[in-house]
Amino acid sequence: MSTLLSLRDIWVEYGDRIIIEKLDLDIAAGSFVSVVGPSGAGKSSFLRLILGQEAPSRGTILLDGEPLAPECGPDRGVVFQRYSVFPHLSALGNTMLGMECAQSPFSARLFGAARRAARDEAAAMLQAVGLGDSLHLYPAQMSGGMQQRLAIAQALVKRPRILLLDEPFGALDPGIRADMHALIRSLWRDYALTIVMVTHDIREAFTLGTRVLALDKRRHDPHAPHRFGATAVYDLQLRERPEDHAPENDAEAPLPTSITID
Ligand SMILES: Nc1ncnc2c1ncn2[C@@H]1O[C@H](COP(=O)(O)OP(=O)(O)OP(=O)(O)O)[C@@H](O)[C@H]1O
Repeated sequence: MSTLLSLRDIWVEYGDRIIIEKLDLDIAAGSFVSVVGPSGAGKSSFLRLILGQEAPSRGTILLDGEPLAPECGPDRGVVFQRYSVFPHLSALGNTMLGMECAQSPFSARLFGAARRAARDEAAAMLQAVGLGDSLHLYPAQMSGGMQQRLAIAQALVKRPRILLLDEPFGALDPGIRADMHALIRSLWRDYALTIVMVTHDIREAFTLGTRVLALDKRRHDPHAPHRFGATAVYDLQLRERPEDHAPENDAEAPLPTSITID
């Protein structure tokens, strides 16, 4: 598989606090990278770097071999743990908004044929995430799982190549989570996405990912906790292609019995 993203000697520093140090990795197109690590290790900072919301203090990020533009581009979509949908808009309105902002940045409104096309595309995307019967519901009328489906539709309707997920299922009940795993897996295949997902759930990381990346500090200074930053302490390639994937039923997915530290 070809390399989509390259991170070269990436550092994230806030003043004298080092959050990420010396991170070097390539992310292949079409891979599903699960990112795990202790709280505060810099997992969300890592996602913000890829999203272009934050620039590294040192190092280079390349997308398709070109330096990453320092802003959130349409090639990257993101879904957060807490519902990022607008309460005053219906499911259809929420999903259309991204297209309206992209195509009409000043007024965020489309008219005539462009509006009808955006509406049809938004409705098709809502159908794809299982909300085909809920186009006119408002977020307050939806369950948590439905709101996360809507957030995924919002992110995907802009046709990103990379989907960034920051604990997207963390607030959901286990049964709903399993449904969301099946959904994200099928969207990943159908839309040929590259996914980078932060999760605290190790089973979820191994069930969904083709690769599991653990961010943590290699060195600790007890007198100066921010003297050293986190880097990739494990980088496990689990499978090459989506078709080699773990069983659809999460409970059947095997967890590794041991991990070797390089
Ligand atoms: N803008 C900022 N200025 C200063 N420090 C920051 C800033 N953003 C993040 N940090 C610090 O960077 C560290 C890493 O934060 P980050 O949110 O990336 O960790 P995380 O691994 O995602 O944590 P969690 O699992 O708890 O969500 C934290 O110590 C946080 O306080």
